[in-house]
Amino acid sequence: MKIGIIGAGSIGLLFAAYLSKAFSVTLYTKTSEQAEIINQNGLYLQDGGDLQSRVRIQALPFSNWTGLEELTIIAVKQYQIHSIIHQITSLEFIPHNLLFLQNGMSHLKLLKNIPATNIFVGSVEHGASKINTYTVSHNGKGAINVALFKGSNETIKEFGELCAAIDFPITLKEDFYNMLINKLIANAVINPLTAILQIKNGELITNTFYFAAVKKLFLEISFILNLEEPIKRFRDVLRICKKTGHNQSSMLKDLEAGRRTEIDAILGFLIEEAQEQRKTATNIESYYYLIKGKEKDRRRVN
Ligand SMILES: NC(=O)C1=CN([C@@H]2O[C@H](COP(=O)(O)OP(=O)(O)OC[C@H]3O[C@@H](n4cnc5c(N)ncnc54)[C@H](OP(=O)(O)O)[C@@H]3O)[C@@H](O)[C@H]2O)C=CC1
Ligand SMILES: CC(C)(CO)C(=O)C(=O)O
Repeated sequence: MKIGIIGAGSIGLLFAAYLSKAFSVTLYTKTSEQAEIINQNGLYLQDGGDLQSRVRIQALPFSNWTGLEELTIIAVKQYQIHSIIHQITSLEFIPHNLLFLQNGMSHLKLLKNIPATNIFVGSVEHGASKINTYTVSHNGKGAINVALFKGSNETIKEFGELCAAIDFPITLKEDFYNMLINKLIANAVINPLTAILQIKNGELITNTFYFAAVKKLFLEISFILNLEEPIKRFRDVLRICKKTGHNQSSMLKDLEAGRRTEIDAILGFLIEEAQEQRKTATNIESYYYLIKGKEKDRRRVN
């Protein structure tokens, strides 16, 4: 099976490194220079410790993507999807299978009008960091869940079976909304708190005072989303936090690199939900503004 991956950041490099064990992978980078560097050096995967492996994959600039692979995985940030959609709508052929891996929920409305036979969404619970253009560190193993958004499931089932064989398990979920909400809750708790406190994910649990803030924020999210089984959902958040304990959240990494964060897709989504239900969201709004403020600060410095 031919797989295309768009975006050579942390998740794109991680997926490319693992999937190349079973598939013919083409990684689509933002620039030709990035593609050239990856083609020259190969792709290095660090396991978070001392082990490092190297694979060879094909890299091409995104402008060369024609949508002909059986499955294309979109691994750009939520706010970078527009440029991908623009390219999809100008392709000569309708792509067969597209899998979107973004955190947050606000990209769902964008996916409705994309011309593609089948569209899937995924939630990634692994922790990964791009070290340089051709090296990625796998900082925490977790689940990858995928669900159908539009069309039919056959290709993704076949893909999932092949992924199981290379120890990169993908779980097919029935209900995309539920799946993404679960991940949104984890990101809404973990990402802003770790980014503001500048700590790794695991410290949210080990420090009792940070943990008190985790509980307060979760309770507010639970109230806004009218969560059923809140204790089970809270345990899911703690599980992800522990599994990625040594990871810096993507929001912390974004702030440190002076990049835009995905706060609008995460807490922004919850603020809109609260407004629609005329509920107050004091913690969520405060953390939203703090991250926006930090974004403004860091981007000025960089
Ligand atoms: N990192 C992690 O541990 C986790 C991340 N996620 C989610 O996965 C998604 C991807 O995150 P992550 O990999 O960390 O983000 P990164 O910013 O590391 O990677 C995104 C990459 O896509 C590139 N890109 C942007 N636009 C285009 C384009 N038009 N064509 C080709 N490439 C493009 C970016 O280039 P440039 O930087 O030059 O703009 C960047 O290299 C996010 O939604 C994130 O929330 C989920 C779980 C864990
Ligand atoms: C799973 C987790 C919390 C890993 O850090 C993540 O999704 C992120 O950082 O965005």
